[in-house]
Amino acid sequence: MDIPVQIAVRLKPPGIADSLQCIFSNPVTQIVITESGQTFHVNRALPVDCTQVHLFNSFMIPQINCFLDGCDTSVVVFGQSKSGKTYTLFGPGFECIHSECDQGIVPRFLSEIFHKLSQMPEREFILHITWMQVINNNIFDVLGGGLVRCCNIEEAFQYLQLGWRQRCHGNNHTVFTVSMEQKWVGTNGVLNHRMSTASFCELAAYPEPGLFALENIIKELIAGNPPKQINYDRCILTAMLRDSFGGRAFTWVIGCISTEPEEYQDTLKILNLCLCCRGIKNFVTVNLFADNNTPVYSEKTLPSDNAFNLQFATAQWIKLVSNAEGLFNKILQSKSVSDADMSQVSEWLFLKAECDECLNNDISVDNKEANTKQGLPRIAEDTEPSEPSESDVESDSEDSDSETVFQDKVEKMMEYFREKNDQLFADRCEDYLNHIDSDDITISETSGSQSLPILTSQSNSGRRRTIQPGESLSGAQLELLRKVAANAISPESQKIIIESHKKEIDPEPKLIERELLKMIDSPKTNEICKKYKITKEKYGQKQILARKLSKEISTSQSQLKELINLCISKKRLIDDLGKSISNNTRSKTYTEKSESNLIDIDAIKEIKRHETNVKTYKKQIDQIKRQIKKDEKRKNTLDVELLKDKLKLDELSETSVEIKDKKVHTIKHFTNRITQLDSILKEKANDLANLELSREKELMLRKEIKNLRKTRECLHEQRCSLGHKRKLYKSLSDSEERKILECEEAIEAIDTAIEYKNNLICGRSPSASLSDSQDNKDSRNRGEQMLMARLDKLSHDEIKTLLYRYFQKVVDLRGACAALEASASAAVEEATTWRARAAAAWRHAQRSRPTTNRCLVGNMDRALSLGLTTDSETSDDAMRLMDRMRQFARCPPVPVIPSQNLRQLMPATHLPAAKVTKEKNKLVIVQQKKH
Ligand SMILES: Nc1ncnc2c1ncn2[C@@H]1O[C@H](COP(=O)(O)OP(=O)(O)OP(=O)(O)O)[C@@H](O)[C@H]1O
Repeated sequence: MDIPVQIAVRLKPPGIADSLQCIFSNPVTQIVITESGQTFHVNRALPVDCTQVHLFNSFMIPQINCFLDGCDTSVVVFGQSKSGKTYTLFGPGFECIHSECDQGIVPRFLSEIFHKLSQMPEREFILHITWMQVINNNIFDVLGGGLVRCCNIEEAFQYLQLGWRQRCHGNNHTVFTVSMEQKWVGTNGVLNHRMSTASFCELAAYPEPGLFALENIIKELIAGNPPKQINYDRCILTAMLRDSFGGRAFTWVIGCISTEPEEYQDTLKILNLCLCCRGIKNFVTVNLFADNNTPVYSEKTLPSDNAFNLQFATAQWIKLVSNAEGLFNKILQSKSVSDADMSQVSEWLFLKAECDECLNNDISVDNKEANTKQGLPRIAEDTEPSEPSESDVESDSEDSDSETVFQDKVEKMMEYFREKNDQLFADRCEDYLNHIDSDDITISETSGSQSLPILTSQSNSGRRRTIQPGESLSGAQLELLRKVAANAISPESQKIIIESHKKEIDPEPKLIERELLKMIDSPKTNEICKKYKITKEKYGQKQILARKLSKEISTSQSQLKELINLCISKKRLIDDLGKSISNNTRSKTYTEKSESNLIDIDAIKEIKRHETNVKTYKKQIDQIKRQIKKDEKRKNTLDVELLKDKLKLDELSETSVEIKDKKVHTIKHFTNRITQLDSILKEKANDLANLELSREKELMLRKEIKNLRKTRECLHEQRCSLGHKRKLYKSLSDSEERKILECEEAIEAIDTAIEYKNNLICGRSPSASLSDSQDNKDSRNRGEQMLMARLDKLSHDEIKTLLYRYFQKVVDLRGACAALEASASAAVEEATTWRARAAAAWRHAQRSRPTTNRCLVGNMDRALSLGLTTDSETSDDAMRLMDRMRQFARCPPVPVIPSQNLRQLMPATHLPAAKVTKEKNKLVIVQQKKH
């Protein structure tokens, strides 16, 4: 199946956070974008913060499945120095300090493979790893043991740790391979036997011959050259990557790139190289062994009726296939179909040839003796040099002289190797033959259930996708290995091996057993038994020896493999050297020719002049480019500065607005404060003015009080003189009596006025009792409320007049009261005299009529009260007394004016004269005109 090489790009996170990036990736659209706007479409555009897990999961899972199915896979990492190539493949390291999350593709791949295999117990597998580094076109084995077998993940990690410590640092290529042979019987009873190789390659960061060679191969592949015509053996790296580019592997190329603007040009180069790989198509296929698909057991035996049908169908099928083959051959010759169809047709023909070959081999094997049935003949790949390529032929003819020296050296080394190898084999075989006379060692070969069939025979035919049992290397290494292996084992050693095999298969134990059986029948049974025991012991010992020997053989085989590896590398080195020498000679001949063909010196001069011009132009272009780069950088920095300035400006404008707002706010605050203070000032001024005014008022009030006191004193003097007069003369005239009352009332009014004014001076409310408070208002009855309302409406003069009238009225009332009091006291006196008289009359009556009026004794008081008397004179007096009493009782009490009402009256300095008279129950106040 044609599968194009897949491309992934991973950006290394910038060293400093938020630093400038010259390249970006979009994982959604799978596009990588450069700072200049150039876009690159890839299969995976991994983000800058891509984790190791994400990287692995994004494309390695299909690779793992492919690998388990028996296909080759490959991961090739390109990138600048320190761009994360090693980190991507292996991680930061395998020490305890590193987290599992940071593990790269290789350790994850191994873990996943072992995990999956643990879930497939039916599969037998052998897994090997290799870790090679290519330094200056030389192979350095990092693990030191070539192919290293790993049975579990623990072992694999131990080798990873070892390799991590032993690897070389510097500008070199690293190739890590995992090869696995698997064998399992499917549910249909068919054997599956597969071989797959996963290679992980980290390419050198800086340009070097290997990298150039790889670039050239990539270019050739893109140009459409078929892989068969491309010389992969031009250097070790390209030979190792034969399957990755234009080969059989399912390949992912990862471009590890830096985002630093300083490395922009290198980044572009890497990106372009990765994109070139996108055009390469690999032919991915399952690597099968010859015994693959052979039925191990049949699920159900076919019914005998179908046997004929099956035979017929097979015959028909063979006819059809051969017809198709003829047709396809014609099509191939005519070249009338597209390239893709052509490759499909050739693929079909190839498979057909493979099937024919298998069938022929099977038939020939069936015809042969059992001792030759050690395994299927080894099948070589069609790229083997049995059919040397054009390039090889050319090179052979061209550089025969220079190569002979190296060829001789190689021959010598090969000879030396052969000798050593033969000696080793001869020694081993001698040992073996000495110890084992004719024992069967087939048991030891099949005893290990884990071990798979071992490489035993040479290749003799060309076939590409089928591998022989025991083959554990893949690609170019395998081919070279086979090539050398074919020459490495000398005919002598092969003879020895065949002879030893013949002996191994010789059924010696069966003869002994037959002899023993014969002996059992004879009478010498004891002897026979002894002999049998001894023979059996011998047999056991020999078996042990045989096992030992087989082990030794396998170790010597691995040694042989190593030696072959060594030979391969040496041969390659020699080839390379030869090629380089031939190139040199070729270039030399070219210059000679050119010299001989010199046409015109002027033309050459002209060309040289043009060349120098071109060089200067190039220099100028470079200078301009550099200038442009510098300008761009400057522009970028200026842009950044501009942006910063803009941000600053924005900030400043924001702050200025804030400051303005603050200022407006403070101004408002101050104006408020000022107005507040102004109002306070005004209040204070008012207060001051009021204070001055109040002082004036106070002075006035004090004066008034002073005057009032004077008036009061006068009045008091008047009252006192009149009182004195009354004492002297026992009575006064009516006017004088009234004068006394007026004085008293005026004094009382003046006292109230003085108290009122004093309260005003002291700042107290003039009088709580006088104020028209709410309580007072509430307590007043409706009549009073109406009166107060009317009083409020009166003018000052009217009030004055009214007050004066009331004053006169009060004086009148007091006068009337005084008169009443006097008459009352007179009446009381009169009553006491009457009582005395009544008592005297009672005593007199008692004395004259003591018996007749006894019934009245107990009721004296009642008789008195009723005015009843026995004496005519006293009874008259009693009657008069009773009348007087009734009169008093009928008289209404004298109205009492509350003093507080009187206090309300304002003192009148110039009181108008008024006359108060009493008419029945009414007081009549008449104002008199002033004189
Ligand atoms: N994606 C990444 N995330 C975190 N660290 C990384 C990443 N890529 C690289 N590094 C770190 O950067 C450093 C350099 O990486 P690394 O050694 O893998 O680069 P390299 O390309 O292999 O370098 P060289 O070409 O010199 O071998 C290492 O310390 C590695 O841990």
